[in-house]
Amino acid sequence: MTNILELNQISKFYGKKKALQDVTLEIAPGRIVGLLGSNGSGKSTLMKLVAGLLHPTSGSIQVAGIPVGLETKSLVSFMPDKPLTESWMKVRDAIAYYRDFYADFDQEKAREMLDFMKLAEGEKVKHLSKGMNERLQLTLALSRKARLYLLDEPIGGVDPVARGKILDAIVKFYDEDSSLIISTHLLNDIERIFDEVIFIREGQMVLREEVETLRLQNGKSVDEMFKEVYAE
Ligand SMILES: Nc1ncnc2c1ncn2[C@@H]1O[C@H](COP(=O)(O)OP(=O)(O)OP(=O)(O)O)[C@@H](O)[C@H]1O
Repeated sequence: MTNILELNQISKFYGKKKALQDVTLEIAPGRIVGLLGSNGSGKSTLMKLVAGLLHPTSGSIQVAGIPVGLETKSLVSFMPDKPLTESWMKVRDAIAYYRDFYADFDQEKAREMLDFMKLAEGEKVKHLSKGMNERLQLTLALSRKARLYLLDEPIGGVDPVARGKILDAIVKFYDEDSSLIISTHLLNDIERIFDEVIFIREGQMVLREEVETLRLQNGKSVDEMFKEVYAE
């Protein structure tokens, strides 16, 4: 089966500043992948490259066998770490905006997710708390019928109870023919949903492993492994 994502020797420099160096990896369909790393390690850069919002300095990226470009934009749904919605919008306007913009947007699924997330359509986006806003952004991103979902820090602003709710929503609403990459450095709740994890440090991939293997072979949780790899 074609991989959902392939990165070949990807490097990205911003001017002289190195953000990623020689990253090679492939992701099969039906996987939930944790992209883990401390602040500034290159997680957002990697996502933006895959989403086609940035160009690599060297190397190549393919989504479902197609080089990243116009054609792959309809295969990739990206939830950036900063909201894409406008502050004048109500939740229902944000849904309409996505429906008009993306032919693959599933409004029924969005409604079901809003309900699950306890988000009212009449709420103004600018009045939403950070955590409620994350629920909205996640609803927008997961309601597209994409092959690859990229969620950049989807649980950064929420309390532990809400975090559980958001993680349940991710697992409930994600389609198993696709794959999902979630970047985070907050591990304690989220590792239960990962099939595999990728650790990046200073722009390089330092570990990639199945979560089951980490647990069975190393007898460690992802959180413990993270603390080891990133100990200063
Ligand atoms: N537009 C830019 N111009 C210059 N340097 C940048 C730019 N964007 C990111 N960087 C640098 O590239 C490196 C990787 O940044 P990136 O945002 O990808 O990291 P991150 O792992 O997503 O961090 P965080 O967890 O803090 O969001 C950092 O050193 C950052 O300062």
